[in-house]
Amino acid sequence: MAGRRVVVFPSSAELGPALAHLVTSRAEKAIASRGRFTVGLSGGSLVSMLSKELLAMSDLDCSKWVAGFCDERVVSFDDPDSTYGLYKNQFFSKVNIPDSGILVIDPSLPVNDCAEDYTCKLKKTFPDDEFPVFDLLLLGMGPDGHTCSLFPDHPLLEETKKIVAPISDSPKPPPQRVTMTFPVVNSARCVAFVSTGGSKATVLKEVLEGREGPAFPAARVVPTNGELFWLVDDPAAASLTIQVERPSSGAKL
Ligand SMILES: O=C(O)[C@H](O)[C@@H](O)[C@H](O)[C@H](O)COP(=O)(O)O
Repeated sequence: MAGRRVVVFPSSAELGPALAHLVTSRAEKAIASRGRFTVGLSGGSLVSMLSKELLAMSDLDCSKWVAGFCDERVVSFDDPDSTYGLYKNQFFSKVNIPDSGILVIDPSLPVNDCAEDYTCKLKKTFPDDEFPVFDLLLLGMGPDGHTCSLFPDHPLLEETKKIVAPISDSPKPPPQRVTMTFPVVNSARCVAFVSTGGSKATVLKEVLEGREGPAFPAARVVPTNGELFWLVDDPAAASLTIQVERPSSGAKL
């Protein structure tokens, strides 16, 4: 790992622009060296924060972006639970990302076939990689320490071969989902968690500082060669005792 950076902002109002800069700076770097920017998106509060902050950037150019989903709920795109549906309304429809640059699941398939189909789409996009190497994965963390659709104590945590796994017993509804596996998450060039709010304080401390018992899924995100960022706000960081970065306003990551 290139080193974990825990970066604390007073509130989401300050975190948002820093996140947008992180995304666009990694995009610029990736496009300069490989001609495209591959990014994995997550749901939750990230959707609106990311969409709003990226759209506020005057020179945003997504023509060379390839966007996939770190996990997705297997529901139709017009269902309010569809992460793709949310990004489509709030972001994709407002930027110049080509349709071919959006890697979506086929929610009409049964969950196992849906995972297979999404695996094929990722393999086609990353033909040279045993596990896709995304330039950037954006992750959230639930109050139970889950990330992607990798939930505590679930057998999927031990998956070492699949790129994408189906899950039909998600403890958080909706129950049917597909998710990237740890080998994919930990192959990324950069992983950034975004976690805000006081409800995350206890779990964030245990994820970042350790706990007795098995590590939470979010704590198992340790990119082999990539960067790892935790972008959090003061309420989420309230219980931390480790050293953190507190960037001055407008500082770039
Ligand atoms: O698939 C889901 O059920 C959600 O997308 C979920 O995994 C979310 O990403 C985290 O719970 C963090 O959400 P917040 O950032 O909104 O707290």
